[in-house]
Amino acid sequence: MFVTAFIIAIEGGDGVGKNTISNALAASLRSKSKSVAVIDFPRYGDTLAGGALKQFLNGETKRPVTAQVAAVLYALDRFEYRDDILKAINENDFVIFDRYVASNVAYQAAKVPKADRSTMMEWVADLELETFSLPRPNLNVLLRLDVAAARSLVSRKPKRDYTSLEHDVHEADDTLQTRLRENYEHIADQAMISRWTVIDVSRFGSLRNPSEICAEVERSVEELGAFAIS
Ligand SMILES: Nc1ncnc2c1ncn2[C@@H]1O[C@H](COP(=O)(O)OP(=O)(O)OP(=O)(O)O)[C@@H](O)[C@H]1O
Ligand SMILES: Cc1cn([C@H]2C[C@H](O)[C@@H](COP(=O)(O)O)O2)c(=O)[nH]c1=O
Repeated sequence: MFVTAFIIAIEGGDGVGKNTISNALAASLRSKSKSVAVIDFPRYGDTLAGGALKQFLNGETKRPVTAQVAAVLYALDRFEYRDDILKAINENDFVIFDRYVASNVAYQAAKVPKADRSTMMEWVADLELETFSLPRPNLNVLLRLDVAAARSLVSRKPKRDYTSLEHDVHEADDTLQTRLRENYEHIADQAMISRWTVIDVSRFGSLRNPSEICAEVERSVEELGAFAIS
């Protein structure tokens, strides 16, 4: 048992398999006698901001939601949940976030002109990590999958509790999906927020088995020298 958890944030575009990998990774770590908490964001049913985000993603807001307003809502969602985050970190060997701070950085910066993207990225990261003092992950994992393949995975998902749309406002926007992928690559390349590992979800045109992807994540954790997993 560690004094505080090793924090892993699973990141990527809509439908790339974050939920699948978060849960498979948790199961794999638990099978190695590690205690693991999985926390997904947004907290649609839990927080005030989560309720507003549900409205936003369903296209139900009266006024257009700017990138900065969206950034504040996503960050506030985590800030409202901060005590639960800290508790999970204190009580487990691992905390896995299914989306975290980098989602906000990548998505909101994808909504502004290219010349303003860096400023937006820094503004969002500062809001989350400094103003709201949210803990930094030890490792961010970028799941890389192209827009078309990810979109077809979204269509495979069972009915979701936050939307009755087949594709929510973000998922329906191809330009956003392309830009946020560029942003994630940039953020990972610059080691923004903390360390990154980038993993291809498909190989030779087929989806890789989740257990293979999890093994790659575990190798990255071990490489960080934090501890031996098995
Ligand atoms: N590696 C994989 N192999 C086969 N099926 C997969 C794989 N990854 C995800 N899927 C399937 O694709 C669908 C979407 O996966 P998942 O819900 O994990 O994506 P997500 O990135 O969490 O989505 P969202 O961004 O909407 O939260 C699910 O039906 C899941 O079973
Ligand atoms: C946490 C978070 C999420 N988003 C975006 C990413 C998705 O398009 C939606 C909802 O996420 P889900 O995984 O499909 O439930 O919100 C974001 O822009 N910023 C964030 O911090």
